[in-house]
Amino acid sequence: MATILAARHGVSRWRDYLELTKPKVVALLVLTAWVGMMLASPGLPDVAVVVFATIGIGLLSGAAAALNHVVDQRIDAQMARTHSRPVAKGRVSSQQAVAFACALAATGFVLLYIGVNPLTAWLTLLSLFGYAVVYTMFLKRATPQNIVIGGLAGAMPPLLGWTAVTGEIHGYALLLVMIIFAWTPPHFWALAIHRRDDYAKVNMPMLPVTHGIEYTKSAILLYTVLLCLVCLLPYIVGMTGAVYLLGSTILNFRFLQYAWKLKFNADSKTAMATFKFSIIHLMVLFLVLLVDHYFKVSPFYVS
Ligand code: HEM
Ligand SMILES: CC(C)=CCC/C(C)=C/CC/C(C)=C/COP(=O)(O)OP(=O)(O)O
Repeated sequence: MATILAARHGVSRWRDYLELTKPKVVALLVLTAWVGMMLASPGLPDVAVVVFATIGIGLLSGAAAALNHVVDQRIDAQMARTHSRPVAKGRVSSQQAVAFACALAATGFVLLYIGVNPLTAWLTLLSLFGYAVVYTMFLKRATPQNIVIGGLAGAMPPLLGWTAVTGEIHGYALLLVMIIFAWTPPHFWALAIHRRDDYAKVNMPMLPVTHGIEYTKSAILLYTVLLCLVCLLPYIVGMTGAVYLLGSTILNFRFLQYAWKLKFNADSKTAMATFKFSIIHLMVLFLVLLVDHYFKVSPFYVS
């Protein structure tokens, strides 16, 4: 009996540590880094670099997420969406979570530094700092523009993927960063509208709390228009081809439809539906970038 209980306890602890890393968010971050790696090379990049970069970027992102759980434990404990998180509930102590984050970060940094290159290692560490310290400790509590500025950390992975393969910062990679940068405000504000009361309760200056729901809906619509324009840039500069133009246009049109409905014809489910669609949008957009890239280098492509 004691052995069964101990085994169950082990499984639940393992799950708690996994939850600390925000695995679904990290999965999408790593996908965008992967696309950066693939687009940076005409053929397939070196497999060892891809493996080390994937693990390293994943570990440092997971470490950043775990630190966010420690810093935010008090507000997490008071919000309906986050009250049962491992640190907020006390299932994992702050010390354990910080030790876990440090172990992940150190392993990730060494893997990137030795197995990939120092530039990627330092840029990824800078992203961790941007999210766990600049965004979580300061911006989040200071200004409703928190996610506009803090979003830069989460937008970095395609650049990290690019530098992993080439060792250089390239303008094309910065265009991919700009796409995620413009995508983040509609992504987060849609959720923040749905969870407005939660954020108000813990005094977080999120846009729907400080400026109201209508203002936030207008901001979402405007940022979605900006996102559509930014998404055209890779095609305009010749980085991508027709497959990307078609795919991104369909996705952006759909995103605009959600943002328009949210502003002018919303029901109680529209904000959450917009948030969920934002995740599908970014995931499919980056897969389309990949398909476009391999189509362009395939023998079927006629320029
Ligand atoms: C500062 C920038 C960002 C903010 C403030 C933000 C905020 C959030 C919040 C509050 C959630 C809900 C989490 C939950 O319910 O536990 C969420 C979910 C999510 N975010 Fe973001 N996000 C940001 C950037 C990103 C980026 C850059 C990506 C990926 C490239 C991303 C991907 C996701 C995914 C996949 C989910 C769903 C997670 C799940 O279902 O468990 N986010 N985001
Ligand atoms: C190394 C690297 C690329 C770092 C980026 C790390 C990272 C995990 C970015 C994701 C952004 C995110 C989930 C923000 C939500 O934080 P929140 O505190 O506003 O949301 P919460 O209330 O759900 O915790």
